[in-house]
Amino acid sequence: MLTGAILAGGRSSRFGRNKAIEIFRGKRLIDWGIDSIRPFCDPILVVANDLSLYFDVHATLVRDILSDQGPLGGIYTALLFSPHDWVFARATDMPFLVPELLTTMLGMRGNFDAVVPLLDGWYEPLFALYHRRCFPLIADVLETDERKIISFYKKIKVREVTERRWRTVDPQGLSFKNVNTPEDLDSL
Ligand SMILES: Nc1nc2c(ncn2[C@@H]2O[C@H](COP(=O)(O)OP(=O)(O)OP(=O)(O)O)[C@@H](O)[C@H]2O)c(=O)[nH]1
Repeated sequence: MLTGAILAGGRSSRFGRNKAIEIFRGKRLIDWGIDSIRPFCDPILVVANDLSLYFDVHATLVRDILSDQGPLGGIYTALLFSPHDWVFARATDMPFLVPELLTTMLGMRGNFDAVVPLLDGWYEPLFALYHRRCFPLIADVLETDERKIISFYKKIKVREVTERRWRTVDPQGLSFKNVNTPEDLDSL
């Protein structure tokens, strides 16, 4: 009973071309992301403004209902289309998932509105669980032209997954490895 949302509407300006469809070990980055969450998520939504490049992914394509709002707009769209209360939102440039980490996060939901790991003291908002209660609060934030993903966190109850906690299941932080540049892809 969990919706997966792969946010794939970015500009990939640091990469130079759409990194979601770059091949890594014989498979596109976006497919790595989709396949890694498949055991947990149904449906899996791929959210972007331009979906034409993703026509053949094994997921449900959902167009951003508000364009050019960045990742926060992608989370907003995913929450609107999710048939379940909880959405696991994830950037498209994160190919790996240690399953125990997501299991741990699911177990931490309680009556919180979001479950978000901390990495070097910063939130990792694109590897996080969001309850549909977040939807109207994100709408408020977007109306003010704010694009920072964590800007609505002050209005919700966030369960933080401390580094100490997540390292017990993902010691190398493999799940958070992401690709911004071609060099990042080479060094995965
Ligand atoms: N659906 C959706 N996803 C987005 C949007 N903007 C960014 N994303 C996704 O959010 C994640 C993080 O994006 P960013 O770090 O802002 O930028 P990026 O496009 O990945 O790369 P840069 O342009 O190099 O910063 C990526 O998976 C993007 O594809 C958007 O407007 N809509």
